[in-house]
Amino acid sequence: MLELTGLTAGYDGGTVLHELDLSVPAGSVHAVVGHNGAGKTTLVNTVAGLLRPDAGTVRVNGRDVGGRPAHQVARAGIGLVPQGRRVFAGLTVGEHLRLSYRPPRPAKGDGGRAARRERTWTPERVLELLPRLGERRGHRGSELSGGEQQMLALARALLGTPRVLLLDEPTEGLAPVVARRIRELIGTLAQEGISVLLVSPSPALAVQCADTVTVLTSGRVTARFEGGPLRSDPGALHAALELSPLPSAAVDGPPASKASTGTVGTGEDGAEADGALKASVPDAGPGAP
Ligand SMILES: Nc1ncnc2c1ncn2[C@@H]1O[C@H](COP(=O)(O)OP(=O)(O)OP(=O)(O)O)[C@@H](O)[C@H]1O
Repeated sequence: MLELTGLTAGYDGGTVLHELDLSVPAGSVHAVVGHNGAGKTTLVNTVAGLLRPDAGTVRVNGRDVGGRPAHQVARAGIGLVPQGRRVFAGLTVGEHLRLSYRPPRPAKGDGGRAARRERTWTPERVLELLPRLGERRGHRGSELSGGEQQMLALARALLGTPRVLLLDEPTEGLAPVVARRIRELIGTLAQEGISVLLVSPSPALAVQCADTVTVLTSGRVTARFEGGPLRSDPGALHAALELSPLPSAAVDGPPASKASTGTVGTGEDGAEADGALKASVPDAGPGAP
């Protein structure tokens, strides 16, 4: 599991993230929602080791990796799907997969068996989950749609066999049908036992995907909602974000990680809810799904 305590981080200009506490048990989804500039990407980058925390801890299964460089954090089991996907325009899908595959290191003295108990994500296994990437294997990053790029970014993170997956605005800029597929994938990965921490300006995405939602306002936790109450009263999350009132029946369906089939929002309701709620998020920008 992922556990953050007192996490404080920022830039030369000052502190952005203030003493954040948060945990993501294995097999669950925790969404952090907040408006633009709230500190969501700063949070993700600090957990991923791209930004050094000023204080606090980042624990993966009890081991503090806070302040370690990104490659060590990745080795400890934290995978990052960055905002904007960051795929290489000139490399093919197949090349991305080959370069990203990181077999677990054998532990000393275990006779060469894998160091970790999790089932390794190989390129073949990733393509089973994301068959569209197999169809596009020979295409370059620049030739992929936004949804395909998002799936490739997800594939790259999975190839490190993460225990924790960080998703920075995973449905940004995607058509509703593709955003729905991403939500389904998030549920499937949580069911595999991965701890998923996603950040997004979209309360709809959070309600549809997450077991727990934290509201981040100017780098501070200002509200937290757990599964049952979250879904029985999604308007409370809306109010915590100081958005206009929630349209009736705007949010539907069980959380992705708890759905018996591993899917969520399989009807059109989810997409409509996303659209309805996103429309009232200030400055959601062109990335709104
Ligand atoms: N590299 C940087 N150097 C200095 N300040 C930064 C840097 N990156 C972000 N900031 C500042 O930190 C604050 C939080 O930014 P951050 O990108 O974490 O917010 P966010 O919630 O992810 O917003 P968005 O939804 O727009 O991506 C903002 O005031 C931003 O200007």
